[in-house]
Formats: sequence, C-alpha cells, structure tokens
Amino acid sequence: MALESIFTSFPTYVWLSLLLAVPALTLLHDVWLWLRMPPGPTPLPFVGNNLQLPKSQPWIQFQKWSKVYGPIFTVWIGRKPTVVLSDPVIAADLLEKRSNKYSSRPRMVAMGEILWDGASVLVQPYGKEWSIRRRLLHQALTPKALRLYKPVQTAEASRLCYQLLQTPLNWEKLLERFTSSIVFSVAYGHRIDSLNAQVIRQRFDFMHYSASLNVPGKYAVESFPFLKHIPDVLAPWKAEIKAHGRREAEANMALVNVVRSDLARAKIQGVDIPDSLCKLLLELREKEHIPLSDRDFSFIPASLFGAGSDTTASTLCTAFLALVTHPVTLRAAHEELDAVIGPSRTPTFDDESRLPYIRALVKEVLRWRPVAVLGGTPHASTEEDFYEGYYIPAGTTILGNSWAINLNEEYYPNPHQFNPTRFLDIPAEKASLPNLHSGKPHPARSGHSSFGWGRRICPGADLAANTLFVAVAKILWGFDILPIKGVRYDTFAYTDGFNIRPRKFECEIRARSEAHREILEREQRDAEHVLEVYGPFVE
Ligand code: HEM
Repeated sequence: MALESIFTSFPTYVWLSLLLAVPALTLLHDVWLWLRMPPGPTPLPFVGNNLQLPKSQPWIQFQKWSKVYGPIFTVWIGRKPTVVLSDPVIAADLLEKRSNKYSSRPRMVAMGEILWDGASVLVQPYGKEWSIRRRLLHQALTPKALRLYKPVQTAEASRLCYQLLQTPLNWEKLLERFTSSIVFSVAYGHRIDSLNAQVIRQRFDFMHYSASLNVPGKYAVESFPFLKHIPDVLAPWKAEIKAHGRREAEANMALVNVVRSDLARAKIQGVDIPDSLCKLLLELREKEHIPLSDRDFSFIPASLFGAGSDTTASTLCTAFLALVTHPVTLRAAHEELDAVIGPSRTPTFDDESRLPYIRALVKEVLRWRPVAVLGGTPHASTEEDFYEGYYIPAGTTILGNSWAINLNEEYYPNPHQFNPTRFLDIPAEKASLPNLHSGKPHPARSGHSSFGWGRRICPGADLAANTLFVAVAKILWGFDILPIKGVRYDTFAYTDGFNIRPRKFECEIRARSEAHREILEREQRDAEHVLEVYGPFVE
C-alpha cells in the first residue's frame, strides 16, 4: 500500500488522537515516576525544574531545597530526574553500600564519547573498560608507590616556600605552579618550573575546552545521542570536537614517549630515572598484557593533571582564606609546629604522626569549602532501586552535593566556622565516634566526603592529602598569613563551575622571623638537588 493511501485510509481524528496520545502517555509516565521518586520542587511537564535552576552556584539552591524537601530529593532537568543527596549517611548508603548499582556516570556524549572517544576514566560508564583503567591507576598509587613520590612533594614544598619569600604577592600563581609540578613529576618524572611552559599552557587549553563542552543545552547531541552518528562532513560541530580530541590524544602520547625515551636512555647509560606513574605503567606493560591501545594508555597518566592539579591548588587557596579569616587557627598551628619541630628545620612527612593539629587543619580545609562542590562528576545508577520507600529508576543521575553534606549542621555544628579541632581526637580506627563538637558520626574514615564515594572515590585522594599536608606544614612553619588591614573578606565569594576556588583576595604572607627565612633558604638549596633529577619541561 502506498504511503499516501495509509494516511488517507484513517480519518483525521485518528491521526490527531495519536498525535496527542504520545505526549499524553509520556507525561503520564513522567508523573507516575515523579510520584514514586524522592520529593522535590514541583517540575513542569517536559521542562522539569529548568526554570527554577539558578544560572550560577546551583549547590546553594540545592542546599536550600534539601531543607524543604529533605536530605534526598529529586530535581528534573527537562525529563531527566537527578537525585540530590545532602546527608553523608544517605550518600554512603547508596553510593558505597549499594555501589554495585550506583557507580556509573551519566552519559556525556560531546565530552566523553566524541572528544575523548571513551578514553577518560573520569566520565567512563561503569564496566570493564573503566575497571581496566581504574586498576592501572591504583597500581601506580598504592601506599608503596606513594612513598616514592614523597621526596619530590617535599622538595617542591620547600621550593614553594622559597618562592613565597621572593614574591609573596604572587601566591596564587605560585600554588598553581607547585601543584602542576607535583602532578607532572608524579605522572611523568619531569618538573614544571613555570606556568608558561608550553606543556602547561596546552593542558589548561585542553581543560578549558573540555569544560566548555559540558554546558547544559549547548549540544543537541546530549538529548539526542543518535546525532553523534551523523557524518563529520554534515556536522561541523562534531568535526571540530574530534579535531580537539585528536590534538589532545597526540599530546598525551607525546608525553608517554618522553618517558619511553627516558627509560631507553637510562638503560643504555645504566642510570636510574625518577619514579613516576607513567614509568611504573610502562614497566608493568612490559611484564603483562594491558588491553589498551597506545592512545588509551596515554590518557591514564594524563588524567592526573585534569583531576589533580587545579583541585589541589584551589584547596590550598581555601586554606589561605581560612587562615586569614580565622587567625586563632594560625596561632594554634604555630604552637604545635614550634613545640614539635622547633626552630632549626621545617617539618617533613616523618613528622606527620606528631602533628595532629596540622593534619586536622588539612581535613577541615577540605570540609569547609569542598573544591569538588557537587561531588566531582555525578554518579549514575545502572539498576532500579528502592530507598526509604522511594523509587530510583536505572539511569538516574545522582549528585552528592558536597556543599550541603560538608556543611550539614547535624554532623558539623556551626558548619561555616573553620575549626580544625572537629577532626582532633578521632583516631583513624575510631572515625565513627562523634566529633568533639558532638555532631553525628560521619560514616567515612576521613570524617568528610570531599573525595567522593564508593567505587568512584577519588583514586588520587592519598596523593592529594600528602601534597596538602607537606605544603601546609612547611608554609605554616615558616610564615604568618595575615589579613590586610581594612580589607573585608567574604568567605562565600567563590568562583562558579564544577570545581570552586575563592575569588581573588589579597593577604600578607611574611616570614615569621629572619631565622625562619634563613632555614627556608637553606632548605631550598637542598631541594634543588632532589629536583635536579626531574628534568624540567621547558617553556
Ligand atoms: C584536593 C584534591 C582533590 C579532590 C578534592 C578530588 C576530588 C575528587 C572527587 C570528588 C571525585 C569524584 C568521586 C566520585 O565520583 O565519587 C574525583 C575523581 C577523580 N579524581 Fe580526584 N580529587 C583531588 C585530587 C586528585 C588527584 C591528585 C588525582 C590524581 C591521581 C585525582 C584523580 C581523580 C580521578 C582519575 C578521578 C576519577 C575516578 C573515577 O571516575 O573512577 N584527583 N576526585
């Protein structure tokens, strides 16, 4: 039967009813889901809560909604439900205890599939491909491997202190160089002496480009994934994303090749090269089959920069803001450092167990203003589930709102007060005891949720914690970090985006005494010897 006669064989009212039936059934389906899922702000048909979502800092609005609808609520992004968690116990119940159901990522077509072609561990769906990459990362970040990175972290922290003596006003850039250099030394065994190094400029370009793809509504392919199959000639937007992806992959492979030639040269000359994650993985690849192409392999060490450099630098910026606005904590830190370390050297990792206040201060920085403010990258469920009587369908996006979780007054009374003593007297094995301020016990050993949850928890958490410890301990040993008279500090003035950082502010950073300055200068000279072996990536 010709198509035309199919159309004409039914009266118009049949076609009209069909035309109305599709949206009506879709709506019925959504309402049925809405009634069974955790409550939340009332969504509009097809539009969801889009009109109620703020353009910036959504975590603040999410926190307000948690007070109205409870610690687990649903917001609808168009027709897609997102469950937002604001309580650490609920986050642990779902994302950790039921991690077999909640360890995937929502589909990110432009970024994860077109740009990176599934190579990045960060946005990969839960499954075999993800676990191959994750296992490799773990092998290069075991406690034993982390010990290998401590000398360069210590030396870089000494260099940071020296640079703070020279150009204290430039502190934010110095922190960025510091964390970039650690991440590159750990990833590839090469340090960064300047943020102008081409390799760094390139990494920032890659980061900004990938972030620009992740803007809701920018690409229709996110709502209609079949569009990714349109041939490149008919889809210039897609060709452009792929070209960026090729450039990034080439740059990643070039970095692995640097380490390959370092290894080859070392073999010929019979010398050692610095231990790095890339070196460990290349050596592993010699011994066992790793089912990844060169391209996919090269994304593993490369993931360290995107995930680990800016996050750690921003956390240090928050530490400075906290110290400037809570001077009592600076005094307490100085007291501990003076008593335990004394005046003739700076602290090292060997002192960590004897510096409980500094350790607590680092945890409190991570809690107080969590850099990955919406829990980093969202989780997604792969099976349907019921929690406290609510239905959560497979494919739901789950957001752990770290802002609301870390500032939940039931767990952290007076949550905006920066107070490291919350984390004192909680030995690791007894972390479930109520904290000093009688908040409810937090389910995580660390006492906060800033590194995420379950199978997707940040694999670089211990590496980052080590960097933060050694930097904070050395800086506080040597410096006063003080507010500038007349300046009003706003502890809520933070940037927008997935990772947050305090908006630019000034503070006074000065050596505590001439004697402290001399020690810092002396230790910088020692650090240079350690850093020598980590050849720099030149500008
Ligand atoms: C203060 C510093 C850091 C913070 C606050 C942080 C936080 C986070 C968070 C919240 C997540 C998402 C966890 C989840 O989905 O439940 C994450 C994932 C990740 N982080 Fe970190 N991170 C930091 C530093 C690092 C470092 C130094 C590395 C380098 C090894 C790193 C590598 C990663 C990777 C590869 C993922 C993706 C894991 C996956 O999807 O399986 N991060 N991070």
